[in-house]
Amino acid sequence: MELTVQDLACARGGVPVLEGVGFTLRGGRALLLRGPNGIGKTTLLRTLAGLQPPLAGRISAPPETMAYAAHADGLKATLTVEENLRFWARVFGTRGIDRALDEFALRDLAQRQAQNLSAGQKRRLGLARLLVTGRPIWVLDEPTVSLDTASVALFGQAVARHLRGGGAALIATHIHLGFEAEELDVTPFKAKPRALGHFDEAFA
Ligand SMILES: Nc1ncnc2c1ncn2[C@@H]1O[C@H](COP(=O)(O)OP(=O)(O)OP(=O)(O)O)[C@@H](O)[C@H]1O
Repeated sequence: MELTVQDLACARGGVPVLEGVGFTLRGGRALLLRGPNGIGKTTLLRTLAGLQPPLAGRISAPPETMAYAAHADGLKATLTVEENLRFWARVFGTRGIDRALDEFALRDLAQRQAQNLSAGQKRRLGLARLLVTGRPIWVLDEPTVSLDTASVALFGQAVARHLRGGGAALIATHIHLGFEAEELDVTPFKAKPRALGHFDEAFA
């Protein structure tokens, strides 16, 4: 398993935000995306996950190899925690939700409807979904939002286990997650402003 990104350019709302992005992510490794608010980390992750087309460049791994977790948890509000996980297991064609329940401390909440979870519990359930996807590359956008210190630690341990199993993780985050990871600051890849349109000498 390897994700190689070459000379990638991506846009948001039709405006180029990043260009010339390149990196390699191998199985067993994590790469943390860094950079200031608005630089384009979400846009890059969305592009890699196949939610929007790149403007240019090459992504070696198809979206089907990636499990994407964004700011929205995508929970089914009226299904219980257990039903949500079983639903996703069916969607991704995998079996078993025990690891997901255990690794994200969701056993005691298994019969509670998602709509009745706290913000941090909802986030834990959204992240637990990663385990039932069975996909090797986790693409995560600010995964620790709403998580308390203990839950951040649970999440860090889940990622570390995923890496030890040969998986990979690409994570946009501003915090330290407690496992060894490389970092990529995307600031140098900020797209240059487009040249102004043809200068009309009539206004000179
Ligand atoms: N729907 C949209 N239409 C137009 N521009 C957008 C849209 N969504 C985001 N943008 C802009 O695209 C740029 C990149 O946004 P993006 O969300 O990728 O940044 P980010 O690095 O993830 O930021 P943050 O750290 O705040 O999450 C920003 O300037 C943002 O204002």
